[in-house]
Amino acid sequence: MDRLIEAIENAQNPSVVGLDPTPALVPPQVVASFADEVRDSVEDPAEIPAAQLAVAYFEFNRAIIDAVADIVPAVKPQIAMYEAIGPAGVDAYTMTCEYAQQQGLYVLGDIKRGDIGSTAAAYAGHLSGVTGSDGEAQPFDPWHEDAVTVNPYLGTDGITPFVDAAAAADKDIFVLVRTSNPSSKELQELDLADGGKLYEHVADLVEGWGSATIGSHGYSRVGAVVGATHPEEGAALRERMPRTFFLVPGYGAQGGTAAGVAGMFDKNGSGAIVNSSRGIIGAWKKTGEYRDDMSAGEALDLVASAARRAASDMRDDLRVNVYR
Ligand SMILES: O=C(O)c1cc(=O)[nH]c(=O)n1[C@@H]1O[C@H](COP(=O)(O)O)[C@@H](O)[C@H]1O
Repeated sequence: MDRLIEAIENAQNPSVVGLDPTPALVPPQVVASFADEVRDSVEDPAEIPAAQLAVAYFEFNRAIIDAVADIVPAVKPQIAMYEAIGPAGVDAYTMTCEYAQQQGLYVLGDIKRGDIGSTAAAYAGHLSGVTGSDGEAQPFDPWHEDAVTVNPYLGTDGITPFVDAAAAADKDIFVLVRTSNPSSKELQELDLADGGKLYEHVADLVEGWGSATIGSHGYSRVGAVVGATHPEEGAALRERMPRTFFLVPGYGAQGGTAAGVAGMFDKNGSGAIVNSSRGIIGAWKKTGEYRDDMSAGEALDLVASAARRAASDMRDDLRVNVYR
């Protein structure tokens, strides 16, 4: 986690931009502008719409990355949005991760994987690719992610392969603990026989899973996902998990606020990074400046300038509330 913590300190900004493109979030003229390029390169005409959207997603992301790379320390591409359009989308995801790393950004791959140990070891290829059998594996990095999110529902033997891969590749993982969605309480708030809640039990497991990987800033490679929509629980988890860094999604579009997440930071103003996806990549839609007759270039410029404004507003909002 040291690389992320140092990137946050350099930017003086504990926020991460979520790159979660959807067809509704990309200006239509930007998608349309790639029609000729794609038509010439795709054999099966049925694949043209997805291929065109995939190219548009990458150019949309590139414009946003270029506009915020000097403001934010990290980006969080959500693989679901890319998988939704098939293999071309996954290529756009990987190209986005690689481009963001080339711009010096920490890439948090939001893939939320979880499985039995043998399969988890394959999924951990997201952190360090696996080629050949034991001993012959040549490290390679096909996904260009610095961290991935994982689902702990299968318990320790489903997580250990991710921790091992993260340690081997100087990367990190973030484990779902108290998620931002409304239905999370159906499971996470269940009362346990010992008087605690299920998410607190998961929190204790996460703190333990990271205990052998504490870095120079006092946090382990095993982070936790704690929703901005749960301010009180988040503040209590901050105390309960002194060696666990938090990824805090739910700011902005889901109603989370800077004041609400302040308690998720430690006394030095570290310990967490706050995500906003739609609030930043969709900011252009709220400017009132978009016009259907804009060129693709003008529309992308608006996407970029609005994202930059939203990212700097979020940085200032967090600085006022967190860096007390
Ligand atoms: O793992 C995550 O990042 C995550 C966990 C969680 O509890 N809630 C949550 O919203 N997320 C992700 O954070 C992003 C939130 O997007 P916005 O609501 O648009 O800011 C999405 O990519 C979600 O998948």
